[in-house]
Amino acid sequence: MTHTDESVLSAVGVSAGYGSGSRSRSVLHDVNVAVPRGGTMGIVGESGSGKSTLAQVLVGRLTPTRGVVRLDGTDVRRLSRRERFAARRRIQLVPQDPYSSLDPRMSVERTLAEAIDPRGRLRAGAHRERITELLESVALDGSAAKRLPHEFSGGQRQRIVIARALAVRPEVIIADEVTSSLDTSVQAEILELLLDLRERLGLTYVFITHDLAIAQYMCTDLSVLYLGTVVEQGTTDVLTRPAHPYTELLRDSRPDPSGRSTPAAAGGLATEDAADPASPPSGCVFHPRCRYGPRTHEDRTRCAVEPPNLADLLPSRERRAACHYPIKAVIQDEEGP
Ligand SMILES: Nc1ncnc2c1ncn2[C@@H]1O[C@H](COP(=O)(O)OP(=O)(O)OP(=O)(O)O)[C@@H](O)[C@H]1O
Repeated sequence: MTHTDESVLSAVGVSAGYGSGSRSRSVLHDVNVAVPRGGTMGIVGESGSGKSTLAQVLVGRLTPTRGVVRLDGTDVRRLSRRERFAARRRIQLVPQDPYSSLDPRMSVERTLAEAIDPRGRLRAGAHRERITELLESVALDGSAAKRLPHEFSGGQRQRIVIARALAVRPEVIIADEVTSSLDTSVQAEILELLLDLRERLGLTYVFITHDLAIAQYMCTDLSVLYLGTVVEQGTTDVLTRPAHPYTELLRDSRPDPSGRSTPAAAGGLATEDAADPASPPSGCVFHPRCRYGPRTHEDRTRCAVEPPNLADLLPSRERRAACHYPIKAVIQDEEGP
């Protein structure tokens, strides 16, 4: 996962934010994420940690203030305008809200025709076959083509949004909280559809979610984001055996079966506890909420002063954590008795 030459898409040392001059807000700080071809890179973290901002950077809608986005190893800034246009089509975003992302006045047929042929070069009706194929690929029947978005349920609308993303035959789909506005049973259907499409079309996904159970089910790899900083990265094993105290906190704060969030051992997971990514704490961004650093280690000031690098923890298993004192169990397991 960390080898950029195997990655279809990567962010290398990316910082990004909003606004300009004195009003600028820096949200992402030196983010490194490499999306493995054919895999699913999950981006998890609390609300406001910068997940959607990272999606905007990866899809090319937000320009990093530092660092680069690479597509097949090439810095996208080095592409010509024409190449950049082609590159954009290779990466498609499926946003969270299927209600607001479809034009209410446009039939499904027109929505898909515009995606297939944005410059309207081909005659009307030329895309009929492709539209039927796209609707079939998301398990909607051909009669959907003439209808307007309001005639569909939330799950069906999300299928239309997915079909629109597929219209340009992308290689990478960035799915940003795609099921969070849907009922649980409909969520499961959409997740199955995405998994099926990944297999059938050989897609690569970036899958953004705050739901760890969904992340574990969907993803091959994970990056844990906290206040705009990647604090841990690896396979989905990250969630079962966290090395970073924040990942552990996330794991321990999973909702119970009734859907309520259980209070975490340290600090809770209430979003109001979290600081602003635009003004993160000094040193390790997580140190004010960390259950280990201040209590366990003599050298308490280190966590408050020195920012930890996202360093390889287990080279053979490609686990990285940005922590001066990563949870030892992970390292000991790897080293054996
Ligand atoms: N268009 C914008 N202009 C200014 N600030 C923004 C904009 N979009 C997001 N932000 C800010 O950037 C920070 C990160 O937001 P972002 O939406 O990327 O986080 P997130 O992890 O996706 O959160 P959520 O799960 O709630 O969507 C927040 O402080 C947010 O207020």
